[in-house]
Amino acid sequence: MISVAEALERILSLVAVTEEETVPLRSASGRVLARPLAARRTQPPFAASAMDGYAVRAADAQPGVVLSVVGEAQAGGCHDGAVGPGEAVRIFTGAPVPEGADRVVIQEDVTRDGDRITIGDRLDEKTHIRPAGGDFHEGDEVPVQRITPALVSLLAAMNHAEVPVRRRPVVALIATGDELVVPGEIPGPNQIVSSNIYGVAALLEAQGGRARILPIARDTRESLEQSLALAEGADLVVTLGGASVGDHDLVAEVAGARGLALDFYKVRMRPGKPLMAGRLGDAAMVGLPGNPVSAFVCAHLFLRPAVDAALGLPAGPLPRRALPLAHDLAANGSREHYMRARLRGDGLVEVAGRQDSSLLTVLAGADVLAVRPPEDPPRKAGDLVDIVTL
Ligand SMILES: Nc1nc2c(c(=O)[nH]1)N[C@H]1C(S)=C(S)[C@@H](COP(=O)(O)OP(=O)(O)OC[C@H]3O[C@@H](n4cnc5c(N)ncnc54)[C@H](O)[C@@H]3O)O[C@H]1N2
Ligand code: MOO
Repeated sequence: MISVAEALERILSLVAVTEEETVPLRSASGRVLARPLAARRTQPPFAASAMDGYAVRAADAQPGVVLSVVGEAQAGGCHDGAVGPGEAVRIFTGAPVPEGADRVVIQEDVTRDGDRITIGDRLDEKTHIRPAGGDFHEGDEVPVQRITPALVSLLAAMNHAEVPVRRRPVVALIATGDELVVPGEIPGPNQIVSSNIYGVAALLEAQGGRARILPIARDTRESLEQSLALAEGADLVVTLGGASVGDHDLVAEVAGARGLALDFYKVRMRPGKPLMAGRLGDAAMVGLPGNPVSAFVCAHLFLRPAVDAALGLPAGPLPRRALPLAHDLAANGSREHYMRARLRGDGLVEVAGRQDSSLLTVLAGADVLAVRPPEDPPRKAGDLVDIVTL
Protein backbone atom coordinates (compact mmCIF):
# COMPACT_ATOMS: atom_id res chain seq x y z
CA MET A 1 0.00 0.00 0.00
CA ILE A 2 1.25 3.48 -0.85
CA SER A 3 1.06 6.55 1.39
CA VAL A 4 -1.53 9.33 1.06
CA ALA A 5 1.19 11.72 -0.11
CA GLU A 6 2.30 9.35 -2.86
CA ALA A 7 -1.26 8.62 -3.94
CA LEU A 8 -1.92 12.34 -4.31
CA GLU A 9 1.26 12.85 -6.33
CA ARG A 10 0.28 10.03 -8.65
CA ILE A 11 -3.27 11.28 -9.11
CA LEU A 12 -2.00 14.78 -9.90
CA SER A 13 0.36 13.37 -12.51
CA LEU A 14 -2.62 11.72 -14.24
CA VAL A 15 -4.46 15.03 -14.65
CA ALA A 16 -4.15 17.20 -17.77
CA VAL A 17 -4.72 20.97 -17.74
CA THR A 18 -7.90 21.97 -19.62
CA GLU A 19 -7.81 24.36 -22.53
CA GLU A 20 -8.47 28.10 -22.46
CA GLU A 21 -11.88 29.63 -23.18
CA THR A 22 -13.19 33.17 -23.04
CA VAL A 23 -16.08 34.22 -20.79
CA PRO A 24 -17.79 37.56 -20.23
CA LEU A 25 -16.55 39.34 -17.10
CA ARG A 26 -19.98 38.82 -15.49
CA SER A 27 -19.46 35.05 -15.63
CA ALA A 28 -15.84 35.07 -14.52
CA SER A 29 -16.32 34.81 -10.74
CA GLY A 30 -15.09 31.46 -9.46
CA ARG A 31 -13.29 30.62 -12.69
CA VAL A 32 -9.50 30.45 -13.01
CA LEU A 33 -7.43 32.81 -15.15
CA ALA A 34 -5.83 30.87 -18.00
CA ARG A 35 -2.81 33.18 -18.18
CA PRO A 36 -1.54 36.38 -16.57
CA LEU A 37 -3.69 39.31 -17.66
CA ALA A 38 -2.24 42.78 -18.22
CA ALA A 39 -4.04 46.00 -17.27
CA ARG A 40 -5.29 47.79 -20.38
CA ARG A 41 -5.14 51.17 -18.66
CA THR A 42 -3.72 53.08 -15.70
CA GLN A 43 -5.85 53.75 -12.63
CA PRO A 44 -6.44 56.45 -11.70
CA PRO A 45 -5.58 57.70 -15.20
CA PHE A 46 -4.86 61.18 -13.75
CA ALA A 47 -4.12 62.63 -10.32
CA ALA A 48 -7.60 62.67 -8.76
CA SER A 49 -9.12 64.34 -5.75
CA ALA A 50 -9.93 61.96 -2.88
CA MET A 51 -12.37 64.42 -1.26
CA ASP A 52 -14.88 67.19 -1.92
CA GLY A 53 -13.16 70.55 -1.36
CA TYR A 54 -10.81 73.00 -3.06
CA ALA A 55 -7.70 72.32 -5.15
CA VAL A 56 -4.98 74.78 -4.18
CA ARG A 57 -1.21 75.25 -4.24
CA ALA A 58 0.27 73.66 -1.11
CA ALA A 59 1.98 76.93 -0.18
CA ASP A 60 -1.45 78.60 0.03
CA ALA A 61 -2.87 75.97 2.37
CA GLN A 62 -2.27 77.92 5.58
CA PRO A 63 -4.74 78.93 8.28
CA GLY A 64 -6.33 82.32 7.56
CA VAL A 65 -5.27 82.53 3.90
CA VAL A 66 -7.96 83.91 1.58
CA LEU A 67 -8.15 82.47 -1.97
CA SER A 68 -10.33 83.27 -4.96
CA VAL A 69 -12.31 80.45 -6.53
CA VAL A 70 -11.55 80.48 -10.29
CA GLY A 71 -13.39 77.38 -11.49
CA GLU A 72 -14.86 73.96 -10.77
CA ALA A 73 -13.95 70.31 -11.48
CA GLN A 74 -16.33 67.40 -10.97
CA ALA A 75 -15.88 63.68 -11.61
CA GLY A 76 -16.20 63.16 -15.35
CA GLY A 77 -15.22 66.74 -16.06
CA CYS A 78 -12.22 68.96 -15.43
CA HIS A 79 -11.16 72.56 -14.93
CA ASP A 80 -9.54 73.94 -18.07
CA GLY A 81 -6.62 75.93 -16.85
CA ALA A 82 -4.18 76.04 -14.00
CA VAL A 83 -4.43 77.03 -10.35
CA GLY A 84 -2.15 80.00 -9.65
CA PRO A 85 -0.97 81.45 -6.34
CA GLY A 86 -3.89 82.87 -4.40
CA GLU A 87 -6.36 80.76 -6.39
CA ALA A 88 -8.53 77.75 -5.68
CA VAL A 89 -10.68 75.47 -7.85
CA ARG A 90 -13.82 73.93 -6.40
CA ILE A 91 -13.29 70.16 -6.76
CA PHE A 92 -15.26 66.97 -6.10
CA THR A 93 -14.19 63.43 -5.27
CA GLY A 94 -12.81 61.64 -8.33
CA ALA A 95 -12.22 64.78 -10.43
CA PRO A 96 -8.83 65.43 -12.06
CA VAL A 97 -6.69 67.81 -9.99
CA PRO A 98 -5.98 70.87 -12.15
CA GLU A 99 -2.44 71.79 -13.12
CA GLY A 100 -0.61 73.86 -10.53
CA ALA A 101 -2.59 72.44 -7.59
CA ASP A 102 -0.83 69.92 -5.36
CA ARG A 103 -3.23 69.89 -2.44
CA VAL A 104 -6.95 69.57 -1.82
CA VAL A 105 -8.34 71.31 1.26
CA ILE A 106 -11.56 69.59 2.29
CA GLN A 107 -14.63 71.78 2.35
CA GLU A 108 -15.08 71.26 6.10
CA ASP A 109 -11.79 73.17 6.60
CA VAL A 110 -12.77 76.36 4.72
CA THR A 111 -15.46 79.02 4.91
CA ARG A 112 -16.82 80.24 1.62
CA ASP A 113 -18.15 83.69 0.89
CA GLY A 114 -19.14 84.19 -2.78
CA ASP A 115 -16.04 83.56 -4.88
CA ARG A 116 -13.69 83.63 -1.91
CA ILE A 117 -12.69 80.96 0.57
CA THR A 118 -10.81 81.39 3.85
CA ILE A 119 -8.72 78.48 5.08
CA GLY A 120 -9.70 77.51 8.66
CA ASP A 121 -7.47 77.04 11.72
CA ARG A 122 -7.64 73.27 12.02
CA LEU A 123 -6.15 72.12 8.74
CA ASP A 124 -5.21 68.48 8.33
CA GLU A 125 -1.85 67.43 6.86
CA LYS A 126 -3.04 65.29 3.97
CA THR A 127 -2.89 66.27 0.28
CA HIS A 128 -6.16 64.36 -0.45
CA ILE A 129 -4.78 63.63 -3.93
CA ARG A 130 -4.65 60.12 -5.40
CA PRO A 131 -1.64 60.03 -7.73
CA ALA A 132 -2.03 58.80 -11.33
CA GLY A 133 -1.33 55.05 -11.36
CA GLY A 134 -1.69 54.83 -7.59
CA ASP A 135 -3.76 51.66 -7.96
CA PHE A 136 -2.18 50.10 -11.08
CA HIS A 137 -0.38 50.98 -14.29
CA GLU A 138 -1.15 49.89 -17.84
CA GLY A 139 0.70 46.60 -18.43
CA ASP A 140 0.67 45.55 -14.75
CA GLU A 141 -0.08 41.80 -14.69
CA VAL A 142 -2.62 39.88 -12.65
CA PRO A 143 -1.11 36.41 -12.11
CA VAL A 144 -2.96 33.13 -12.73
CA GLN A 145 -5.37 32.55 -9.86
CA ARG A 146 -8.98 31.77 -8.99
CA ILE A 147 -11.17 34.79 -9.76
CA THR A 148 -12.66 36.19 -6.57
CA PRO A 149 -15.44 38.81 -6.52
CA ALA A 150 -12.80 41.43 -5.63
CA LEU A 151 -10.70 40.35 -8.62
CA VAL A 152 -13.78 40.76 -10.85
CA SER A 153 -13.82 44.46 -9.89
CA LEU A 154 -10.08 44.78 -10.52
CA LEU A 155 -10.38 43.18 -13.98
CA ALA A 156 -13.29 45.49 -14.78
CA ALA A 157 -11.21 48.54 -13.77
CA MET A 158 -8.43 47.20 -16.01
CA ASN A 159 -11.02 47.32 -18.82
CA HIS A 160 -11.40 43.61 -19.50
CA ALA A 161 -14.94 42.92 -20.69
CA GLU A 162 -13.97 39.32 -21.40
CA VAL A 163 -11.64 37.06 -19.49
CA PRO A 164 -9.55 34.06 -20.64
CA VAL A 165 -10.22 31.21 -18.22
CA ARG A 166 -9.59 27.49 -18.03
CA ARG A 167 -12.50 25.32 -19.15
CA ARG A 168 -14.10 23.72 -16.11
CA PRO A 169 -12.92 20.11 -15.98
CA VAL A 170 -15.82 17.71 -16.51
CA VAL A 171 -15.99 15.04 -13.83
CA ALA A 172 -18.21 12.05 -14.65
CA LEU A 173 -19.47 10.42 -11.46
CA ILE A 174 -20.77 6.85 -11.33
CA ALA A 175 -22.36 5.34 -8.23
CA THR A 176 -22.33 1.53 -8.25
CA GLY A 177 -24.46 -1.04 -6.51
CA ASP A 178 -27.73 -2.99 -6.74
CA GLU A 179 -28.72 -1.58 -3.35
CA LEU A 180 -29.00 2.01 -4.55
CA VAL A 181 -31.90 4.21 -5.62
CA VAL A 182 -31.73 7.92 -6.36
CA PRO A 183 -33.05 10.41 -3.77
CA GLY A 184 -36.85 10.71 -4.01
CA GLU A 185 -37.33 7.14 -5.24
CA ILE A 186 -38.92 4.56 -2.98
CA PRO A 187 -36.22 2.03 -2.01
CA GLY A 188 -37.02 -1.67 -2.19
CA PRO A 189 -36.81 -3.81 0.96
CA ASN A 190 -33.03 -4.29 0.72
CA GLN A 191 -32.16 -0.94 -0.74
CA ILE A 192 -30.82 2.45 0.44
CA VAL A 193 -30.68 5.90 -1.09
CA SER A 194 -27.53 6.80 -3.02
CA SER A 195 -25.97 9.65 -1.06
CA ASN A 196 -22.23 9.98 -1.33
CA ILE A 197 -22.23 10.96 -5.00
CA TYR A 198 -24.20 14.13 -4.31
CA GLY A 199 -21.79 15.43 -1.68
CA VAL A 200 -18.81 14.60 -3.86
CA ALA A 201 -20.44 16.37 -6.83
CA ALA A 202 -21.08 19.46 -4.69
CA LEU A 203 -17.49 19.45 -3.47
CA LEU A 204 -16.10 19.22 -7.00
CA GLU A 205 -18.34 21.98 -8.27
CA ALA A 206 -17.31 24.24 -5.38
CA GLN A 207 -13.72 23.62 -6.47
CA GLY A 208 -14.45 24.73 -10.04
CA GLY A 209 -15.26 21.44 -11.75
CA ARG A 210 -18.42 20.48 -13.64
CA ALA A 211 -19.90 17.32 -12.15
CA ARG A 212 -21.89 15.00 -14.42
CA ILE A 213 -23.82 12.42 -12.39
CA LEU A 214 -24.40 9.33 -14.56
CA PRO A 215 -27.05 6.65 -14.02
CA ILE A 216 -26.35 4.22 -11.18
CA ALA A 217 -24.32 1.23 -12.39
CA ARG A 218 -25.77 -2.05 -11.19
CA ASP A 219 -23.54 -4.89 -10.02
CA THR A 220 -23.17 -6.42 -13.46
CA ARG A 221 -20.39 -6.01 -15.99
CA GLU A 222 -22.85 -4.83 -18.65
CA SER A 223 -24.30 -2.10 -16.46
CA LEU A 224 -20.91 -0.80 -15.37
CA GLU A 225 -19.68 -0.93 -18.98
CA GLN A 226 -22.68 1.15 -20.05
CA SER A 227 -22.01 3.76 -17.37
CA LEU A 228 -18.32 3.95 -18.25
CA ALA A 229 -19.26 4.38 -21.91
CA LEU A 230 -21.44 7.34 -20.92
CA ALA A 231 -18.43 8.87 -19.18
CA GLU A 232 -16.72 9.28 -22.56
CA GLY A 233 -15.39 12.82 -23.03
CA ALA A 234 -14.99 13.59 -19.33
CA ASP A 235 -11.66 14.87 -18.03
CA LEU A 236 -11.95 12.81 -14.88
CA VAL A 237 -14.00 9.65 -14.36
CA VAL A 238 -14.89 8.88 -10.74
CA THR A 239 -16.60 5.70 -9.61
CA LEU A 240 -18.02 5.30 -6.13
CA GLY A 241 -18.12 1.85 -4.58
CA GLY A 242 -17.29 -1.52 -6.02
CA ALA A 243 -13.65 -0.90 -5.20
CA SER A 244 -13.09 -3.52 -2.52
CA VAL A 245 -12.54 -7.26 -2.58
CA GLY A 246 -16.16 -8.49 -2.60
CA ASP A 247 -17.53 -10.72 -5.36
CA HIS A 248 -19.58 -7.79 -6.70
CA ASP A 249 -16.75 -5.25 -6.64
CA LEU A 250 -16.27 -5.00 -10.39
CA VAL A 251 -14.81 -1.57 -11.01
CA ALA A 252 -11.15 -2.52 -11.53
CA GLU A 253 -12.07 -5.48 -13.73
CA VAL A 254 -14.56 -3.72 -15.99
CA ALA A 255 -12.53 -0.51 -16.29
CA GLY A 256 -9.50 -2.71 -17.00
CA ALA A 257 -11.34 -4.33 -19.90
CA ARG A 258 -12.02 -0.83 -21.26
CA GLY A 259 -8.31 -0.05 -21.19
CA LEU A 260 -7.73 1.33 -17.71
CA ALA A 261 -3.99 1.62 -17.06
CA LEU A 262 -4.15 1.15 -13.32
CA ASP A 263 -1.58 3.29 -11.50
CA PHE A 264 -2.25 2.18 -7.95
CA TYR A 265 -4.79 0.33 -5.82
CA LYS A 266 -5.02 0.74 -2.04
CA VAL A 267 -3.71 3.54 0.11
CA ARG A 268 -2.40 3.35 3.68
CA MET A 269 -5.24 5.48 5.02
CA ARG A 270 -8.43 5.28 7.02
CA PRO A 271 -11.05 5.69 5.74
CA GLY A 272 -10.36 5.19 2.05
CA LYS A 273 -8.07 2.15 1.86
CA PRO A 274 -9.54 0.65 -1.34
CA LEU A 275 -8.84 3.78 -3.43
CA MET A 276 -7.64 3.23 -6.99
CA ALA A 277 -6.47 5.50 -9.80
CA GLY A 278 -5.22 5.23 -13.34
CA ARG A 279 -5.53 6.48 -16.88
CA LEU A 280 -8.65 5.58 -18.90
CA GLY A 281 -8.19 6.75 -22.48
CA ASP A 282 -7.81 10.52 -22.40
CA ALA A 283 -9.23 10.79 -18.88
CA ALA A 284 -7.85 10.29 -15.42
CA MET A 285 -9.87 7.76 -13.46
CA VAL A 286 -10.26 7.53 -9.70
CA GLY A 287 -12.20 4.73 -8.01
CA LEU A 288 -13.49 5.90 -4.65
CA PRO A 289 -14.56 3.49 -1.93
CA GLY A 290 -18.31 3.19 -1.53
CA ASN A 291 -18.70 3.98 2.15
CA PRO A 292 -20.12 7.51 2.14
CA VAL A 293 -17.55 9.01 4.52
CA SER A 294 -14.65 7.24 2.80
CA ALA A 295 -15.76 8.60 -0.57
CA PHE A 296 -16.12 12.13 0.79
CA VAL A 297 -12.81 12.15 2.66
CA CYS A 298 -10.99 10.84 -0.42
CA ALA A 299 -12.71 13.42 -2.61
CA HIS A 300 -11.47 16.11 -0.24
CA LEU A 301 -7.91 14.90 -0.08
CA PHE A 302 -7.42 13.84 -3.70
CA LEU A 303 -10.12 15.22 -6.01
CA ARG A 304 -10.09 18.84 -4.85
CA PRO A 305 -6.36 19.10 -5.67
CA ALA A 306 -7.01 17.18 -8.91
CA VAL A 307 -9.55 19.81 -10.00
CA ASP A 308 -7.03 22.54 -9.10
CA ALA A 309 -4.42 20.81 -11.25
CA ALA A 310 -6.85 20.55 -14.19
CA LEU A 311 -7.51 24.28 -13.81
CA GLY A 312 -3.80 25.05 -14.04
CA LEU A 313 -3.53 26.08 -10.37
CA PRO A 314 -0.70 24.99 -8.11
CA ALA A 315 -1.97 21.74 -6.58
CA GLY A 316 -0.78 19.76 -3.60
CA PRO A 317 -1.83 18.48 -0.22
CA LEU A 318 -4.52 20.49 1.55
CA PRO A 319 -3.07 22.88 4.13
CA ARG A 320 -2.73 21.57 7.69
CA ARG A 321 -2.51 23.31 11.06
CA ALA A 322 -1.56 21.87 14.43
CA LEU A 323 -4.10 22.56 17.20
CA PRO A 324 -4.50 21.20 20.74
CA LEU A 325 -6.77 18.25 21.47
CA ALA A 326 -9.77 18.73 23.77
CA HIS A 327 -9.37 15.20 25.20
CA ASP A 328 -7.18 12.10 25.24
CA LEU A 329 -6.99 9.86 22.15
CA ALA A 330 -6.08 6.19 21.91
CA ALA A 331 -3.11 5.03 19.82
CA ASN A 332 -3.58 4.94 16.05
CA GLY A 333 -3.17 1.85 13.89
CA SER A 334 -0.96 1.32 10.86
CA ARG A 335 -2.88 3.57 8.47
CA GLU A 336 -2.95 7.40 8.43
CA HIS A 337 -6.29 8.18 10.06
CA TYR A 338 -8.46 11.12 8.99
CA MET A 339 -10.84 11.46 11.94
CA ARG A 340 -14.03 13.46 11.77
CA ALA A 341 -13.72 16.24 14.34
CA ARG A 342 -15.01 19.61 15.38
CA LEU A 343 -13.01 22.75 16.04
CA ARG A 344 -14.53 24.21 19.21
CA GLY A 345 -14.97 27.90 20.00
CA ASP A 346 -12.12 27.66 22.52
CA GLY A 347 -9.74 26.51 19.74
CA LEU A 348 -9.54 22.87 20.90
CA VAL A 349 -10.13 19.91 18.58
CA GLU A 350 -12.88 17.52 19.62
CA VAL A 351 -12.69 14.21 17.76
CA ALA A 352 -16.02 12.47 17.18
CA GLY A 353 -16.52 9.36 19.31
CA ARG A 354 -17.89 7.30 16.40
CA GLN A 355 -15.60 7.02 13.38
CA ASP A 356 -17.39 4.36 11.31
CA SER A 357 -17.10 5.33 7.64
CA SER A 358 -20.84 4.95 7.04
CA LEU A 359 -21.92 7.75 9.41
CA LEU A 360 -23.05 10.78 7.44
CA THR A 361 -24.50 12.49 10.54
CA VAL A 362 -21.01 12.51 12.05
CA LEU A 363 -19.48 13.78 8.79
CA ALA A 364 -22.08 16.54 8.43
CA GLY A 365 -21.39 17.63 12.03
CA ALA A 366 -17.63 17.80 11.49
CA ASP A 367 -15.80 20.87 10.25
CA VAL A 368 -12.28 19.45 10.30
CA LEU A 369 -10.44 16.15 9.90
CA ALA A 370 -7.90 15.39 12.62
CA VAL A 371 -4.96 13.62 10.98
CA ARG A 372 -3.17 10.85 12.88
CA PRO A 373 0.09 9.49 11.43
CA PRO A 374 0.49 5.72 11.19
CA GLU A 375 1.36 4.18 14.60
CA ASP A 376 0.76 7.50 16.37
CA PRO A 377 1.03 6.76 20.14
CA PRO A 378 -1.80 7.62 22.58
CA ARG A 379 -2.30 11.36 22.90
CA LYS A 380 -3.29 13.49 25.90
CA ALA A 381 -5.67 16.45 26.04
CA GLY A 382 -3.64 19.52 25.05
CA ASP A 383 -1.30 17.59 22.71
CA LEU A 384 -1.15 19.03 19.20
CA VAL A 385 -2.91 17.27 16.36
CA ASP A 386 -2.83 18.25 12.66
CA ILE A 387 -6.15 19.29 11.18
CA VAL A 388 -7.44 19.74 7.64
CA THR A 389 -10.46 22.01 7.19
CA LEU A 390 -13.51 20.44 5.57
N1 LIG B 1 -13.13 -8.27 3.44
C1 LIG B 1 -12.99 -6.96 3.31
N2 LIG B 1 -14.09 -6.22 3.24
C2 LIG B 1 -13.97 -4.88 3.11
C3 LIG B 1 -12.70 -4.28 3.08
C4 LIG B 1 -11.57 -5.10 3.13
O1 LIG B 1 -10.43 -4.64 3.08
N3 LIG B 1 -11.77 -6.46 3.21
N4 LIG B 1 -12.62 -2.93 3.01
C5 LIG B 1 -13.72 -2.20 3.60
C6 LIG B 1 -13.58 -0.81 3.35
S1 LIG B 1 -12.34 -0.03 4.17
C7 LIG B 1 -14.41 -0.11 2.55
S2 LIG B 1 -14.28 1.56 2.42
C8 LIG B 1 -15.46 -0.75 1.80
C9 LIG B 1 -15.36 -0.24 0.38
O2 LIG B 1 -16.00 -1.07 -0.44
P1 LIG B 1 -16.42 -0.72 -1.92
O3 LIG B 1 -15.66 0.44 -2.44
O4 LIG B 1 -16.36 -1.96 -2.70
O5 LIG B 1 -17.91 -0.23 -1.72
P2 LIG B 1 -19.27 -1.02 -1.73
O6 LIG B 1 -19.02 -2.40 -1.23
O7 LIG B 1 -19.88 -0.86 -3.03
O8 LIG B 1 -20.04 -0.19 -0.66
C10 LIG B 1 -19.60 -0.05 0.66
C11 LIG B 1 -20.74 0.51 1.50
O9 LIG B 1 -21.07 1.80 1.04
C12 LIG B 1 -22.43 1.84 0.61
N5 LIG B 1 -22.55 2.66 -0.60
C13 LIG B 1 -21.97 2.40 -1.77
N6 LIG B 1 -22.31 3.35 -2.66
C14 LIG B 1 -23.10 4.21 -2.02
C15 LIG B 1 -23.79 5.38 -2.41
N7 LIG B 1 -23.70 5.89 -3.66
N8 LIG B 1 -24.54 6.02 -1.48
C16 LIG B 1 -24.64 5.53 -0.22
N9 LIG B 1 -24.00 4.43 0.19
C17 LIG B 1 -23.26 3.77 -0.69
C18 LIG B 1 -22.80 0.42 0.34
O10 LIG B 1 -24.15 0.20 0.44
C19 LIG B 1 -22.00 -0.32 1.41
O11 LIG B 1 -22.68 -0.26 2.62
O12 LIG B 1 -15.33 -2.13 1.83
C20 LIG B 1 -15.09 -2.70 3.13
N10 LIG B 1 -15.11 -4.11 3.04
O1 MOO C 1 -11.27 2.58 4.37
MO1 MOO C 1 -12.93 2.17 4.42
O2 MOO C 1 -12.77 3.56 3.44
O3 MOO C 1 -12.52 2.42 6.14
O4 MOO C 1 -14.35 2.68 5.21
